Amino acid sequence: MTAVIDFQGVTKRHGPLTRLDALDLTVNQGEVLALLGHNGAGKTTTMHLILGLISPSAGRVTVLGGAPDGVHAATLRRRLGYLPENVSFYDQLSGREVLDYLARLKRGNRRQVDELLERVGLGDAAQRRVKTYSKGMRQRLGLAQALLGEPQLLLLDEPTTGLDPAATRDFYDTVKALRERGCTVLLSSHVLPGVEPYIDRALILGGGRRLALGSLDTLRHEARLPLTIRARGRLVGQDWRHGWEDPRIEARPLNGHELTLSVPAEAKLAVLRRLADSPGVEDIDLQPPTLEHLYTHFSARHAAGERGDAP
Ligand SMILES: Nc1ncnc2c1ncn2[C@@H]1O[C@H](COP(=O)(O)OP(=O)(O)OP(=O)(O)O)[C@@H](O)[C@H]1O
Repeated sequence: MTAVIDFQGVTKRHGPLTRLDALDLTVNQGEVLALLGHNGAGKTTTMHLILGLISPSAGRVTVLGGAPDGVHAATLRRRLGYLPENVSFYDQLSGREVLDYLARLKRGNRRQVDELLERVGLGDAAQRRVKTYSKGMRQRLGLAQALLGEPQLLLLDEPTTGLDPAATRDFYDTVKALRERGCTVLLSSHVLPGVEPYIDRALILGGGRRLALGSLDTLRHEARLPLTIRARGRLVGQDWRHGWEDPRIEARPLNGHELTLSVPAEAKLAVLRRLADSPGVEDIDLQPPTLEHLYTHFSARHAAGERGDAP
């Protein structure tokens, strides 16, 4: 596998403040990595280091085989696409004029402009001034400019902020198509619902430090969070709160028709057996911890450690 991004012990300090602390990270070609963290966690700092806008105080950053702040920076930047967190454009220009202008600056192919506007769903609005665009349309234009020149690496900072659920889904579908072409994508986000099917791994940052890194399965394994089991049916007549072998199991019956259980992974089969053997149970749903649960878990553990009240 080819490493597109490689961080070896990367630290970025600013006076007394450590914005990023000894980060090790390798991202391979065609991978989609979600960069997650609270405000100030170090997500934008990581992206700025990849773009070569800032240099590390210690450690080594390699992007597409070179140092992004070194002599190859200009060539390298043409192979990167970047959607900043607060993207803004010349409001008096139309979407097409904005993109045409940026294509010239990036020395990209201007014939790409119309195709990109179509790809992000702005074909019909291409002639309208940007000042008449909604937040979602501006974000799409931002994505189109990041895609100028067929970049091999895309950095998308909070790309779905302000987008409605349909626009968010469209956006992620575009990311999926790019990934299928072999493009590597890094997207930072606070907004997690909906992102899971589109990412290969997540990096959770806290206070500039790496709190967790891995696929959803790896993070679930590491966090060992309970899973949720839901049963539906005619559930009256049994004391569901008690009688479980494992004391960690929490059962919450609701109006005689629904039962929600919080179950440690090791007790899953025993719970499923009891439910399946209960005549009133008509349906069972199994929900492993979501990325949002995992994010909350790792961030809370970090916050507790910082306060000194970690278990
Ligand atoms: N130009 C700068 N000068 C000094 N400190 C900075 C600068 N930019 C960011 N920081 C600090 O570095 C730390 C990491 O910030 P960063 O912007 O990377 O976080 P983030 O995870 O992107 O947060 P957000 O979600 O708020 O965008 C924060 O403590 C922030 O205050």
